[in-house]
Amino acid sequence: MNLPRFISLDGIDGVGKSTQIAMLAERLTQAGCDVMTVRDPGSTEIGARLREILLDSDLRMNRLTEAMLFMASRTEMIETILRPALAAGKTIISDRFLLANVVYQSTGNGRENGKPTVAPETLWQMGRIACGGLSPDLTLVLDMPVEIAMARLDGPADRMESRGQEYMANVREAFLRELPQTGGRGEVIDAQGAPDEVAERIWTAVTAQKVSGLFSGS
Ligand SMILES: Nc1ncnc2c1ncn2[C@@H]1O[C@H](COP(=O)(O)OP(=O)(O)O)[C@@H](O)[C@H]1O
Ligand SMILES: Cc1cn([C@H]2C[C@H](O)[C@@H](COP(=O)(O)OP(=O)(O)O)O2)c(=O)[nH]c1=O
Repeated sequence: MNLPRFISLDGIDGVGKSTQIAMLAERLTQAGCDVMTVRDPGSTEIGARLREILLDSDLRMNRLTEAMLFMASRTEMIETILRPALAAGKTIISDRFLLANVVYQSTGNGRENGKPTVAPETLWQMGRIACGGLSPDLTLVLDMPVEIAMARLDGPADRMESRGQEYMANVREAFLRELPQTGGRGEVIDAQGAPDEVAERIWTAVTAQKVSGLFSGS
């Protein structure tokens, strides 16, 4: 089976990414893959510190500054963890990647006083530099209505979550709109239902073989 080597799961907060990543990691391991899971932002010492700053709901931050700090965290993860792991033959599952950066930092929350957010095209361009051209082979966007996902969140809201339901609804739309730009294969997964049902949909997407030409498979 020709399985993707670099998979990213993304989607709005509370949609079930962490739950599904654990299940997918187990299934890929059973299929014989040497799996490594990472989370963006995070997974490195610098990434963990940047994550604290980025998610601190007491901090106000310019949206471009925010975008660049998320990019920096990802660069550190790519150069110190992902490239060596891929070279060593590992299969990577990342909890979010560049797509989240494009989506969250280009979306307004109605409190910008008319100031523009960062354009998606600018963020994709910044991302190409920050990621040195590395993109997931497969990006899965877990999708469900915002009210259901947000009702699942517990604990104090972080800086993104505290932007509210309307912001998250715009983020959801932006995920669907920007997914085709990731550079690899992209699939939207219905994230409603029991964890096992969602995991089955994800496995179908992971094991789907890419059609390489117009007449292949016929
Ligand atoms: N399919 C599901 N149905 C109901 N609850 C779920 C499901 N998947 C995850 N959850 C619960 O919803 C919450 C958010 O899930 P999580 O995997 O942490 O999402 P994310 O990583 O996208 O924020 C957790 O409490 C988790 O146990
Ligand atoms: C990767 C990334 C995440 N984010 C946001 C999405 C989330 O709201 C938050 C952290 O993501 P996440 O790890 O999903 O948080 P949690 O611990 O709640 O599961 O950062 C961005 O705004 N830009 C980015 O580039």
